[in-house]
Amino acid sequence: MTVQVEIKDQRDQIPQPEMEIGEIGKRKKEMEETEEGEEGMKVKGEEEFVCDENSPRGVFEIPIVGTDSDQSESSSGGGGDVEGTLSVPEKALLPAALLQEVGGIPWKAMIGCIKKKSVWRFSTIPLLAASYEISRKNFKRKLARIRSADEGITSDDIPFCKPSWRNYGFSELSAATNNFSPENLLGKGGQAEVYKGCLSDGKIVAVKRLMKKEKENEERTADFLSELGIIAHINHPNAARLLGFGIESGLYLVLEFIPHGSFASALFGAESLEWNIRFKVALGVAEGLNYLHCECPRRIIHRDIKASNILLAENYEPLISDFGLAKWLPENWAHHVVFPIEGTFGYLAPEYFMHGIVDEKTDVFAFGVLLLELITGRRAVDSSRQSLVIWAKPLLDNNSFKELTDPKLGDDYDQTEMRRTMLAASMCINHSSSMRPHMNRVVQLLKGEDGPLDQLKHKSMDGDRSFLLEACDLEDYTNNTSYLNDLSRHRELVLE
Ligand SMILES: Nc1ncnc2c1ncn2[C@@H]1O[C@H](COP(=O)(O)OP(=O)(O)OP(=O)(O)O)[C@@H](O)[C@H]1O
Repeated sequence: MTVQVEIKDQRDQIPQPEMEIGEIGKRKKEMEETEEGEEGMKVKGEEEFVCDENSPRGVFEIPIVGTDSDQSESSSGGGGDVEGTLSVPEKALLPAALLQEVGGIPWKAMIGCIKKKSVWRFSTIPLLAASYEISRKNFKRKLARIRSADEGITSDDIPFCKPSWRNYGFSELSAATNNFSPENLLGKGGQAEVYKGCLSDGKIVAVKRLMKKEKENEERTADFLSELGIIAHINHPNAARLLGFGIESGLYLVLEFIPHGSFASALFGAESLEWNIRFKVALGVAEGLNYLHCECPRRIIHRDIKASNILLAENYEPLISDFGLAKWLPENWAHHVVFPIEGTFGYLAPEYFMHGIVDEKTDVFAFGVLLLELITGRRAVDSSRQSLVIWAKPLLDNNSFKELTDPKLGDDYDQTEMRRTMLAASMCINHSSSMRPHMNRVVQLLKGEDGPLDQLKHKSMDGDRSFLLEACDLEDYTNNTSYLNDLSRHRELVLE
């Protein structure tokens, strides 16, 4: 179940790490009271409204350097150079090649759409006449701040290599998917339908058609560019690969076809999924996330890690897919606050669903829930809407190894791997984001590079404030109230 909870943007109310939770709640309440009776966000005194468009998105980072001669077929107008649509500082952010028409793609029109969208969003704010100019100024100031935050990362720093992806015409995609026949439908999510296709050269692909009907055209375009911009510069064996895109008669991503479907269908299918595959998925996803967070040219937060967004390639190698919600963060941003809060109930970290705070630890939490799913064979949220985290936490605390383990596995699993996976899960789902480990530590733990398990335990019991001990601070869950309260508040919001 993908949820989208609209909360008003309170970027300037971003709770600072040192701020007490109570204080955050108080400020949030103040904001809510201020907004009562208003249709949207009220610009009050020094309060600034900043729309999400100025948050870093992958769109401006598309590493386009050349054109493929076979790409000229698809152009729906708006080509030409994009310089006219961009301010000088904006141009400075763009790779030079993006300032020209590339491959018949109307970048000018598309980027123009995003710029228009920002204005459109502002124009929905009450007190428009009085606040528009102030908001615009603030918006520009924020933009400048982002750029200075981004200093040190220029487009020159991003290694450009000639991309292999290309622009597919609608006729080509339609022919490949048998006119988007229901028989070719591989899966359907909240944002898109994905079809299996066979290109004229015989290559089997997955064609993702963006759907989100309730969104305005411009908003859909921005989402599409964001996903495209992010996925285009990801290059890791545990992340889905982009082959191309289409912008005629809709918005399409053309992806490598992944033969074994989603991990969710394998794990929750009729047959028991063997432990070797489960563990391979755990390790592969951990490595993929570590790449996104630390190793790829940009620091990327996926924001929607879940079993149905992990695809299984040949040999059941897991691939992280669906970058529809992903964001990149400048290096020197501790975190980012987003609205609306989007993601999947059951996988959302408390600080994210309560306050919209996004950073690497948002993904770490969701990864912990994924680990719990593969350990237990239970879903993040079951049919009676019970949270797996809340069910599993006391069992993890009490080392109830047997009760946690999926009964379908019987005794067919590696005990050490299972224990490491349980330890990793319990660390990742820590209520406090600062106590959750970074993904590189999780990789080490799963691989057994931190030493034998009994030594790790011994280290913790010695009072060594190692990351393990910190991460195993279970107080929030043993008292349970904090997370339960947050969760039930979140559930109310979702069901409202
Ligand atoms: N490259 C691919 N190869 C094979 N199947 C795929 C591929 N990409 C997606 N699918 C299938 O399509 C389903 C939906 O894809 P995806 O998660 O990208 O859509 P979405 O609308 O963005 O989903 P969500 O609701 O999670 O946002 C996946 O769960 C999977 O079953």
